[in-house]
Amino acid sequence: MTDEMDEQSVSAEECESNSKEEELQSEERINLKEEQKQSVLCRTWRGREEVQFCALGAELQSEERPLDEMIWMNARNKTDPCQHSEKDEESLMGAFHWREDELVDLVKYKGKVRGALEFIDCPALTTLFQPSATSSRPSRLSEIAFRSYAFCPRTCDCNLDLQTPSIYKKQNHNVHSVNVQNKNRFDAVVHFTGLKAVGESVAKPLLYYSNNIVGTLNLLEVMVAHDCKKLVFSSSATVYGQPKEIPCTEDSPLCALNPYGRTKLFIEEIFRDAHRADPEWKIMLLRYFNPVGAHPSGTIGEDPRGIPNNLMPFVQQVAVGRRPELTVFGTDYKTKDGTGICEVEFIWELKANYIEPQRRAKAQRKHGSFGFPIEYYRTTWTNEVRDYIHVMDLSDGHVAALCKLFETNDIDCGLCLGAASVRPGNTPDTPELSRKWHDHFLAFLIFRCHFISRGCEVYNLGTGRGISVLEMVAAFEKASGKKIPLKLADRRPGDSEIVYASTEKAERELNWKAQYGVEEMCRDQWNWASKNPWGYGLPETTD
Ligand SMILES: O=c1ccn([C@@H]2O[C@H](COP(=O)(O)OP(=O)(O)O[C@H]3O[C@H](CO)[C@H](O)[C@H](O)[C@H]3O)[C@@H](O)[C@H]2O)c(=O)[nH]1
Repeated sequence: MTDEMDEQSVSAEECESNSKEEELQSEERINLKEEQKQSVLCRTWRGREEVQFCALGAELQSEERPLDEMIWMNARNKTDPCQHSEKDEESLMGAFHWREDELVDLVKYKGKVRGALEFIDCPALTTLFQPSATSSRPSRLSEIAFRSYAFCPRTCDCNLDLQTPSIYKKQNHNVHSVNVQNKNRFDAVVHFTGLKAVGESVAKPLLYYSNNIVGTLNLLEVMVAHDCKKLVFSSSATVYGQPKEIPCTEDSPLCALNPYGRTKLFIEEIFRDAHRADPEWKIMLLRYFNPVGAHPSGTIGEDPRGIPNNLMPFVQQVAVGRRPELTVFGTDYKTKDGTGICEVEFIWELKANYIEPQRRAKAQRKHGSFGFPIEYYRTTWTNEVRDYIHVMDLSDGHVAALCKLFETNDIDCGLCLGAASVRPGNTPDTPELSRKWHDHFLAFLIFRCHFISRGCEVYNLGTGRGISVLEMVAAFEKASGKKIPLKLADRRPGDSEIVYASTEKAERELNWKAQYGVEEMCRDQWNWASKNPWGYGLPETTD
């Protein structure tokens, strides 16, 4: 009787467990359907296959920033991650959390945003996630001030800390504790991160080597562990050092003049070696020239901490009255009163008198309005020359590089399948394929392999036009209607004299070309500055 009862109860239990199992299975089926549905939603990214990016931001200068905050996954202006509900988390599919409800649909692009998004990476991300093909057109996202979104670690299932030295490490917070769930695996990483102040790098080289290089190695380690081998990296024109010939082509000799530049140079070499050892790596090294401007909405722009190192943030702070004057480095001429302080008109006057007008006109006819050969600058009165590029053009450059990365991948995949299915012996199920076909595919394979073996590519992202500091200041004065008082000074240690890009390779291979000129750069810079004179901060919290 007991046995019988036991039997009955067992079978009841069995029944229950069977029905539970069925329930679970059907739940799984539903989940699977949901997943499938979601994956259909996620199918397109600018007409491409489902892609997940991990964007690591941002380029920083370390000044007045506690070291433990400098972990690259740090979220600036982060608000309390617990403020949103579990339900929100689900609906975000563990991707990233934007405070504004209307932005959640962006998640269907399955973008993974990590870290402190800043000047370059933030516009780049708006470009990446913008459904429209024209990045410069303001979208709903562009209306949202950078400070208004929150990065929420709880919605993310990977917690990367790329800082290695144990003194900087928090407990349970190192590269070996990285947990990236497969269901949310990344297809590519856009690596914007790093410390970037030239002067600071001269003073604190070890910090720069540790942060930029060791951090990158850690990132590569994590990527390998999760079988993600596609990367877009923010390199810099600084790797050209003091170029002997301009414009700089991607094949120009490399020679960085300061520790910051050397970190970029070494990282490039590390990537090249990684690719040589494992051709599965597909890497785009983007050598930025001088990014300026702001998002055209005026809501996202550059807001350095402390005294700006770069030209245009300094100029904009002078324009809004936060700094009394701009120090122009790399000048050795005298001012009227001998104080070294003058105004742009005066400099233009001097310049106009100095430069023989006919010669200028001839050079302009020959080389375009801004692109002069290096000799021209050397033999005429001028100051340091750079290739300033609008940050939105730079963003487009990243999109172009990502597109290229995935194009290359498509070819790679198609290739392996094609080759495997025709190789005799490997494919007994396809004996009907003739020898001729085999040869054909093999030839195809060799050709394509040759093509894809160039999996670590470098591209200049510049405009191809050299502009002097004073020309830039004059353009900003015109755009803003503000006077920028100047103080003339000697060259900064580590500064190059003249650097501008050859953009032929990017135009040819990435199908990318900068669209904006100096006027638009200054217009957008001023739009951002006038709307946000204190950047993302407040007068009392900003110095
Ligand atoms: O207060 C300032 C700041 C800058 N400059 C001058 O303005 C030009 C541009 O200087 P930035 O500091 O804005 O830019 P750099 O060319 O020194 O460096 C920038 O461009 C490099 C590539 O050329 C790297 O990408 C680097 O990361 C990035 O900061 C230089 O001639 C510099 O001497 C001034 O005259 N006064």
